[in-house]
Amino acid sequence: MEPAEYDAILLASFGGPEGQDDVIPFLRNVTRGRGIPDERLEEVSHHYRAFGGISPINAQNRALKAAIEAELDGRGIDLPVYWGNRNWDPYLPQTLQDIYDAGHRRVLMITTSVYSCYSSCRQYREDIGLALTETGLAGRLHVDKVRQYFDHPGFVAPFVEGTAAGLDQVREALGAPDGSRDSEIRVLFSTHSIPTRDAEAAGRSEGEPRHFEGDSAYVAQHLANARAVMAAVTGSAEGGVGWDLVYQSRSGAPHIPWLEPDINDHLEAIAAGGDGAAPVKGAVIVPLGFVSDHMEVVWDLDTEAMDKCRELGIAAVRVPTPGVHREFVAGLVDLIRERTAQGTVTDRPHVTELGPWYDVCRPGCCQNFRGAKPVIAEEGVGI
Ligand SMILES: CC1=C(CCC(=O)O)c2cc3nc(cc4[nH]c(cc5[nH]c(cc1n2)c(C)c5CCC(=O)O)c(CCC(=O)O)c4C)C(CCC(=O)O)=C3C
Ligand SMILES: [Fe+2]
Repeated sequence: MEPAEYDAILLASFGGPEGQDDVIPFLRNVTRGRGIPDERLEEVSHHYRAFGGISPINAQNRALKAAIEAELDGRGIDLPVYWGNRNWDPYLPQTLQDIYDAGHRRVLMITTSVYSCYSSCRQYREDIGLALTETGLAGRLHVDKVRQYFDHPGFVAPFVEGTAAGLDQVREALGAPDGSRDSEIRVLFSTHSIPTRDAEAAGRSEGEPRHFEGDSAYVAQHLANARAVMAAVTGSAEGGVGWDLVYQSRSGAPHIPWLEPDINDHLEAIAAGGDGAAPVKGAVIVPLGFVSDHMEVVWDLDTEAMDKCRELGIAAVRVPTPGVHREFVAGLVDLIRERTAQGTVTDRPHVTELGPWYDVCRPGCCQNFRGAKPVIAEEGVGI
């Protein structure tokens, strides 16, 4: 897309509860429109309850917003940054109203989700579409978004650094700092499971029969990134240390297929060995699907998967997420610079052959079959 003038940046995220009383209302927001009873929500609330009802995600987004502001300031770029969430205060409609009331008219959105799928791409674009309609700002406030940035070097570099350090730690724990037990170590790249039907619709364009590895752009993007990380860490994507892409945080009805293998099932399988493979004694868990240490990371990985590793006698390390890593924050500002008319960044860096991903989604991208909603940043139908 041609560079344009923007007068505000919107950091858009998931949102999370900030106390026990927020937990059920938050879960109602996340699952709205699907008629899930409160008793069922109470069942999925236990990980929030265990953390005092407080998700770490909001504090992380406040820190990320401050870091982006400092980076913009340091580069002499005069653009205000606003923050809004899909599922908790500050809600996107209020943030858009605040942006408009401050006199801004053209907004560039960055989301805290980097791959292509309904939850990470289209749902954000629909929620902006709905917010613009609900506030009466449609046609008065224009919102674009930066490309899905899964393979931007600023997102990948922190994982390379963390995976290299994690591998050293696990080698040390196995008493083999020289790599002599590498055949017993596995790197597990973990991301959010999604329904296979959503996975197949991810990143596709209507009428475009493009084949993606694993039948899904979501899967293909993760595999490509995992290979890039392994190549940077070990010098070869298929070298001495084995790796797998695994999935976590599945929910939904059991009869609906979601992406597999689940990380905990997979840990059991590799601990047992077989098929000529040595039983795995060390694991480096890389949260490749996530930008910060929110609940899916601190509960599903640091609590559940780590417990599973202990039970199986696997020495494991969980690699940090990008968070406010210097290169990540600089990368986000580079992504802004790709799109602004005042821009100085003219290349569009990407570490996989799938990228750079589209600035404007193609028609029907990341559909989830729940009916048409107003949507932004899509060819032909944007509002
Ligand atoms: C792909 C993906 C990401 C990664 C991209 C991104 O980062 O956006 C992600 C992130 C997150 N998911 C989060 C929380 C939840 N996700 C849920 C439910 C779901 N996620 C899904 C997918 C994803 N989710 C799906 C297909 C569902 C089921 C259908 C539905 O309900 O849409 C539910 C409902 C209860 C349950 O079903 O478990 C909750 C509470 C939080 C906040 C964490 C915190 O509070 O710190 C974050 C960052
Ligand atoms: Fe989720």
